[in-house]
Amino acid sequence: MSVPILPPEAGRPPCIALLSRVLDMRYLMPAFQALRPDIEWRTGDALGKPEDIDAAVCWQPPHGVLRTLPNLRLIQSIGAGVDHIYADPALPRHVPVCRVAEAGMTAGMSTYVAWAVINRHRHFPDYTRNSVQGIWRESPIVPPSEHRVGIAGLGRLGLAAARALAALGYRVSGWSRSPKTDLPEGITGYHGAAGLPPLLAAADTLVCLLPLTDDTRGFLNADTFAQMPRGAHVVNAGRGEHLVAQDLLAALASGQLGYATLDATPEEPLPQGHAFWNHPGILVTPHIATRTPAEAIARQTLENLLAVQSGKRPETCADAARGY
Ligand SMILES: O=CC(=O)O
Repeated sequence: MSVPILPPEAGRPPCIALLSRVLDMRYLMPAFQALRPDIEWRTGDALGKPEDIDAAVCWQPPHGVLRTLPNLRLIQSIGAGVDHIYADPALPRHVPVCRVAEAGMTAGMSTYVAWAVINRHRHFPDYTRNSVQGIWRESPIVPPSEHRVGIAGLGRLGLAAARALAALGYRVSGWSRSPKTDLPEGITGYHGAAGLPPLLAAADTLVCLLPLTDDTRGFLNADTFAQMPRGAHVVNAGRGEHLVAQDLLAALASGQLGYATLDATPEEPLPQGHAFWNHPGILVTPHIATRTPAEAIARQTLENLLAVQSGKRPETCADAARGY
């Protein structure tokens, strides 16, 4: 049962704008109302008086709107990523931008990544094809301890996926922009430009869980693939813009890569007729690796708003200079 977070008598009800170019965000309203029944709403097409709005809850917000809200104290993403907010060239830079961090969402991503790694490593795409055709044929079994997984991005999601794979017996390495001092035992850490070649050279599967920034856009490109073992597998559970589509197709055609599992694609939904559909070396999932429960979005938004209104910086705030 949800416990109201701010009793109505705690002051003026918060006024929240729901902003998205691609989603009908009104699905969040019951979760907010369960916590704060007197909440006031605005939507992109009915903003009312801009000065009333305290917080904006966003998924790909329309560009330029956030800057028109003079009393905005919080910009809250409904997911782990904040790139879709920093993409607004008119973003009011003084307003904190927060992500959602939630155990269920993190676990969801770990299960997706573990499935993707196991699926290819244990040849399930072949078994699926064979099963349709009634073919009883065994593929070689390589123990997980001989399959090397490299995880690019050791934020909350990357680290949890690394732990899950290590628990299954895989040989896991991770790569981050700056050194990580708190890596669990059994996970090898690399960082910075110098750390990337050794990570790639030892990645039978490379998992991209990087935040999308100007530095990471196009990270999955021909040069990256060329540094991986021949026939390797790439899993993109980051953003479509991490991947250079033509480079992936060329690497699969040459055999440099053996397989790709893509939960994020350059265009979403991926259009009919796109070269990724029906490709024997590509498995596309429709950006479902994980989801954030509405209750967590509502609770964290209200908690974060309360925090910033009392002069505190929520732990889930992104760093505007880094862009994540
Ligand atoms: O893509 C999903 C997210 O950012 O949580």
